[in-house]
Amino acid sequence: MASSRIKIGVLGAGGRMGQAIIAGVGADPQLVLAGAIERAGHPLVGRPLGPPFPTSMTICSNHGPLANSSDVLVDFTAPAALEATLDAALDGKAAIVIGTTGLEPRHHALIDRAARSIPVLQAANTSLGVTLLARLVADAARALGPEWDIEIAELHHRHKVDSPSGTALALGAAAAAGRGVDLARVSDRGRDGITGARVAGHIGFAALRGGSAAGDHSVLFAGDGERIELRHLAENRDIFARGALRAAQWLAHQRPGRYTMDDVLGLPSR
Ligand SMILES: NC(=O)C1=CN([C@@H]2O[C@H](COP(=O)(O)OP(=O)(O)OC[C@H]3O[C@@H](n4cnc5c(N)ncnc54)[C@H](OP(=O)(O)O)[C@@H]3O)[C@@H](O)[C@H]2O)C=CC1
Ligand SMILES: O=C(O)C1=N[C@H](C(=O)O)C[C@H](O)C1
Repeated sequence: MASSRIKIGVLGAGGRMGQAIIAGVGADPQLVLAGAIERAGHPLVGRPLGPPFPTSMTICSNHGPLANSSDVLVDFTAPAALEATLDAALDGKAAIVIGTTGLEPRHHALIDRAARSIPVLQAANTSLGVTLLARLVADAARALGPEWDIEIAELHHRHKVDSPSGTALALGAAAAAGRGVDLARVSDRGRDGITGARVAGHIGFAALRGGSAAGDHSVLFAGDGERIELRHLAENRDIFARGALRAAQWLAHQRPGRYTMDDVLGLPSR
């Protein structure tokens, strides 16, 4: 029934993920596109969204009307855009899925504040596979103990602007939680030069950039004489869009609060 379709508002309409989300909404009969925006002055503002949307549906640049007409906003943009987006979501009483990475503690504080009034789901990776991988990583880190060195490597396309990826950091946080330590105290990022021997208990990160890779992540547990590697390879962006839209459908029915992909999938808390 048309009235029960969930209205999705897309931010970053011209971006790689924005495009994947718009295509996902167009293909899902349970969803309807409330609108899609880009920042003011962007060359796509005023352009039609294209099939399957009516030609009258164009890319806009105002958060307010988008939030007012959406049940759920879906944000894959940049950290600098987050505060204005959250303000609009709060004013319009719209739920919001945040997939943007590169977030800093002040962004998480803004998310926590917004989640007191609206449903908010923030996930550095909305794929089913990475959601499950994080649990496997936490379990492995817990079972193996600190004698096993943990190194996280990721590969992304040449356009990615943040490093290490949000997913790598989330996997690091899962490993640290499994070990019962704080990632901020044990993280080694960007080794270069005479760094000295590896510090026991640290979690290392390495970021590769090149080509069109949608996003590969590998968590290495290196022990004496043996290694375990847990990996996730993204073949395309549809996996992220599918997960984000599944999250949006779920979030539309939730009370205000801050949620994760584990909540969407009904997985017990870690
Ligand atoms: N959670 C997940 O599963 C995934 C998360 N991501 C994350 O999503 C984000 C977007 O990725 P991707 O689509 O590849 O990136 P793109 O660069 O292709 O798209 C980003 C979009 O956001 C817009 N934007 C950038 N800065 C601002 C700003 N300050 N205000 C308003 N709009 C802005 C861009 O507009 P303009 O062209 O004008 O810059 C563009 O439309 C990244 O943080 C990425 O890491 C990506 C894939 C999966
Ligand atoms: O920028 C990307 O492309 C991706 N970003 C996310 C991240 O930083 O982890 C998720 C995915 O790996 C693709």
